[in-house]
Amino acid sequence: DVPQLDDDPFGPQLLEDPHDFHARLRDSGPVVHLPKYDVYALGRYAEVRAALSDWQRFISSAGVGLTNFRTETPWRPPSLLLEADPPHHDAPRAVLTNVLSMRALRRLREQWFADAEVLADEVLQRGGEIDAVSELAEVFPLRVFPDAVGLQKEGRENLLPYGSFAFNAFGPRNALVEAGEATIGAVSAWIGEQCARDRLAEGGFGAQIWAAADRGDITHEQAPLMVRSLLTAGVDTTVNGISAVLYSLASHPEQYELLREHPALIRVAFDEAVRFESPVQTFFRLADDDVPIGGTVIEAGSKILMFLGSANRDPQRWDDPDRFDLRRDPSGHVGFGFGLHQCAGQHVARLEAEALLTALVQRVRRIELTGTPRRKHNNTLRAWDSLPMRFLPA
Ligand code: HEM
Ligand SMILES: O=C(O)c1ccc(C2CC2)cc1
Repeated sequence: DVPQLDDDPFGPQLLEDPHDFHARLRDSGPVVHLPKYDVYALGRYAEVRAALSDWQRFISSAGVGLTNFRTETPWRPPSLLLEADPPHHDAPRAVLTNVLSMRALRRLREQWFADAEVLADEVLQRGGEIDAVSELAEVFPLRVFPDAVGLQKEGRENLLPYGSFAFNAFGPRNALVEAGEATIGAVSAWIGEQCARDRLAEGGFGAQIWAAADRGDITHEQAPLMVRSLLTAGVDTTVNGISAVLYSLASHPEQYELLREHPALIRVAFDEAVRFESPVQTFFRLADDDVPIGGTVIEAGSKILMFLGSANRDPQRWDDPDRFDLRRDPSGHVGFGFGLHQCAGQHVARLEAEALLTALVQRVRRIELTGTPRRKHNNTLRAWDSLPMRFLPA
């Protein structure tokens, strides 16, 4: 009685353009079986919100990728946040919420805004014709975030490959995962070394996590894994969030003009881009019991695949969902998740985007695509490999 679709959501066709599949998924029903991976797919906003909210029955501690930690070995020790359920999830979450809070980030605001202005000036001094991925979206997060964590300078080139592999590893062991397996050992070793207390600079997010262990808010064994969470989730996501908002603005010039006239819309612009592009496309849960959802019952032990990108364009929830529109209120989008595991770093992401967009709208009259953008396939991330763009000075 549950409809099925034979598509491979992690295959090259759908990673290149998932929108047609998302529409068929939403139209097929609230719950759809994907025999390719024997998982139950949720494409509609209502069911994705319901699954994200019901952490007791849709659990994360068996992994939020295809791998079921109850029967298979994870590629790395599980995250203490993303791949944990209450009560184990509680203390690490409380600590990260505090370290990454809007109040905690106020001390970084001035520096990040200044760094963004320097970068925007550099782009214009180069004549404004750039690849916005390699020369902007990948540059700004790597200029501000590793320093905010307190990382040493050497070896930071490991951060993006590590994140890409981790996001691929939430999917099936396909060609994307295999392509990273040869080098992930050394990259992983570097990441692990940076989580040690003596590697982390005073005052950074990393040192603050270790200080929380000194206070007894978490244990000293948990501290390095929590720093690892920042290194895994904190770079590739913002790189692709910034790519998403730059692509959205360049392909909708009237929206960029609106932004220049109303800079107060800058923070809305980023959340609308996160809704529109959904840099993080999917996550899994495990049904911890027979779970009633969407008029059917998913049997205990099944993996459920939530299509955040599809929910963020569900016409049942959004007017004209395929339109990038700064006049809409994007709040309620599930691009940062929802509920218990909602993104602990969303304020970091928003501050990075706000800093960069503020610098750009002050200096750049118009941004436009100058060539065909090229996607970078990843099992979880919606990413751009190249965005050839022109930034015309104001
Ligand atoms: C545009 C940028 C970002 C996007 C789209 C994004 C998306 C998400 C999503 C969808 C989740 C929910 C996962 C789930 O429900 O299983 C999440 C959780 C999380 N994110 Fe983000 N994220 C972003 C940036 C960041 C940054 C910059 C950091 C760290 C500084 C971060 C750290 C985390 C952590 C630690 C969790 C796990 C929270 C928990 O399980 O309690 N994220 N993020
Ligand atoms: O705790 C972690 O390692 C972790 C890894 C990836 C994410 C994605 C959702 C942004 C979040 C947390």
